[in-house]
Amino acid sequence: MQLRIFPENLLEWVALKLNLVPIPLLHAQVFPVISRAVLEAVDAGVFEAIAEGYDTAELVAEKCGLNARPTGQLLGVLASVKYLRYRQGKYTLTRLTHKWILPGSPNTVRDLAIYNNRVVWPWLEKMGGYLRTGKGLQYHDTFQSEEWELYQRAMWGGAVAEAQEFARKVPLPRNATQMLDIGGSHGLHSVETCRRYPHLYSMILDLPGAVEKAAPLLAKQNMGDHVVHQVGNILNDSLPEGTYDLVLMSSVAHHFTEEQNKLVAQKVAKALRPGGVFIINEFIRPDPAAAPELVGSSTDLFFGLTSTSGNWSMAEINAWQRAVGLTPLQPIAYRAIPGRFQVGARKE
Ligand SMILES: C[S@@+](CC[C@H](N)C(=O)[O-])C[C@H]1O[C@@H](n2cnc3c(N)ncnc32)[C@H](O)[C@@H]1O
Repeated sequence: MQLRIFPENLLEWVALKLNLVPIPLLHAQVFPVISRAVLEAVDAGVFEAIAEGYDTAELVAEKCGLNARPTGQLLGVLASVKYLRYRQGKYTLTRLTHKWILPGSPNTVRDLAIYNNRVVWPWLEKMGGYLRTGKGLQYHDTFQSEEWELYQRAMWGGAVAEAQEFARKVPLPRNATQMLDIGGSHGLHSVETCRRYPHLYSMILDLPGAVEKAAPLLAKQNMGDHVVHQVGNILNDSLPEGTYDLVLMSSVAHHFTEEQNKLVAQKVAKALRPGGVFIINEFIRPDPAAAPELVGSSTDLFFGLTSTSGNWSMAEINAWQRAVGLTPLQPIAYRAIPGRFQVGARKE
């Protein structure tokens, strides 16, 4: 995926072609303001207010406990990036906002935006330090109860976009009954896979702070004993041998060092049944020699900042899998999420 500046007329097209448009000024001044405006608007409940009919800056401000003048400025930014439509003094929501922001929508990323506003934004100020020292934050070691709660709800918001596609495409062995979901948090990948394969049972292994806050999210899915949580730490715990048909590790490898990922691969290879599959579900670090890729490269830097590690290449992941005797499978891309793949390997 590319992020492009799009000309709206011939003059702008020519200006862009002739390199007369100060694009770095857009990145340095305009983009950060847009990002923060969206996050603050979500966090303050601006979109819900407009959905309920509070359709002027004054009414939104009153409903959300904001000041009217800056609220008008905020709504102007949101209209400029098509989260809102402005007509005859009133604002309405666009299709984009209905689908991706409003809390009732099955696709909402609202909780991810709230987490990014309250927890992640201050981390970005530490980017310079990360670049100088190579040391990122290890937030799993420092989170308090409220941060765990926001984090787990946010992970749900991130996973809704892919969980059904994951379940549709995952190369599950025939007659599979046992799945392990390492760092599975809310369990959405397990939920969608078990819904698709009714004979499948999944255990989500996650850290104590995660399980405490993710359990109520999972309970709402009414999966009974088909999807359950188990408190643990994959780096310290041993796994039962020859037990699982599918082991998933989704968005966890980017938190771990190479050594830790190799250790996990060893444990998983022993825990799989013959014919079982190990899927590392991840954003892949783009090859700098290939076409630039926005999602893979920005998440690589972000995960580096937040966990010291970052994204891995397909070749690196396959090497961990091969080293423990697994046979890599053809990677599976997501239709809706560029740069993200199921990198699978089978135990023969
Ligand atoms: C970014 S979230 C991914 C959640 C989910 N798998 C998904 O793809 O949406 C990473 C999860 O891994 C868990 N985690 C991190 N380190 C872990 C460890 N050592 N053992 C088990 N879980 C871990 C975190 O608590 C968190 O729930």
